[in-house]
Amino acid sequence: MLSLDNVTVTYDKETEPALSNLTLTIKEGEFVCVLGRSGAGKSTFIRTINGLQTLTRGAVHVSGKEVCQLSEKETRNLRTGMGMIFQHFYLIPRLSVKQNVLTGRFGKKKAYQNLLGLFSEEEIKQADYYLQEVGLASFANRRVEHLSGGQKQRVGIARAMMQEPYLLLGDEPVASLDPSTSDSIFRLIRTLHEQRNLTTIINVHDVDLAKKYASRILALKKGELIFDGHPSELTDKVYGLIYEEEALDQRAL
Ligand SMILES: Nc1ncnc2c1ncn2[C@@H]1O[C@H](COP(=O)(O)OP(=O)(O)OP(=O)(O)O)[C@@H](O)[C@H]1O
Repeated sequence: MLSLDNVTVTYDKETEPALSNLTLTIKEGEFVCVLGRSGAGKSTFIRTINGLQTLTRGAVHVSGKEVCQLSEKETRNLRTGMGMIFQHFYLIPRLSVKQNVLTGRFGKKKAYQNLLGLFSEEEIKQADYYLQEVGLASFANRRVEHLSGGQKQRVGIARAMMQEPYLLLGDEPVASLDPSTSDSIFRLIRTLHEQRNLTTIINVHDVDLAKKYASRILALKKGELIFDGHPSELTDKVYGLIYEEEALDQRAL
C-alpha cells in the first residue's frame, strides 16, 4: 500500500534531520500508531505520505506511485482518497454538523458545486449514514461550534469517511481530549478500520491507546525509527528508550 525508502527530511541545514533514513512498508489493512516524544518527527512522517512534505532524500510510494513525482492533478487525486483527522479538528464553526461532514466531498466535486453547496441526494444520504455511524445523527443541524471536543472529532471522522478513503491518517487526533473521550474516539476509528479493512496511521502520545488499538507500532526518536513491531513487543525497556530524555527532563523539574 505504501512504502518509504530511505526518506530524509531536513528543514534547516543547521539542524538535525526531522526524519532520518526512514525505510518501511505499510500493508493494506494495517492499523499503525506512531509514537515518539514531541519533535520526534511524527507530523513530518504523516506529511511525507500525503505529499505535503518535500523530501531531502529518498522516496515515498503510495499505491505504486511516487508521491513527489506526481503532477498537481495526480497529487490532488491522491489526497482525495486520504482521510485526515487532526488535533484541532479544522471544522467550519458557523456551519452545521451535517454541512461540515459534506465538505468531505469537496475533493471529488467541481469548484462551483462546492461554492454553491450543491450536494446530490446520494451525498446527503451518505452524510446521514456517517453521522449515524459516529453517533451524531441527532446533532446533524447543530452548529459545530456548540459541540464538545469529542463530538467535534466525531464530525472530523465522519467528514474523513465522506471521502471514501483508502487511507486514514491522524495527526494527534485525541491530543486535546480527556482519557475516556480519547478511548471512545480510538474505539470508533478501530471499528471503521475493521469494517472496511481501512489502512490507518495515527500519531498519538498515549502509549496505552496505541497498545490497545494498533496492530503495529512505530516509534520515532529524533527522526529515527527506533521501534517497529507488534504492540505486545513494546516492553518497558523500549518504552524507556522512546521517552528516556523526557523522564530525565521531568526529574530535573
Ligand atoms: N516547518 C518547519 N520548519 C522548521 N522545522 C520544523 C518544521 N516543522 C517541524 N520542524 C522541526 O522538525 C522536527 C520534527 O517535528 P514534527 O512536528 O514532525 O515532530 P512531532 O513528533 O510531530 O512533534 P509533536 O508531537 O510536538 O507534534 C522538530 O525538531 C521540529 O522543530
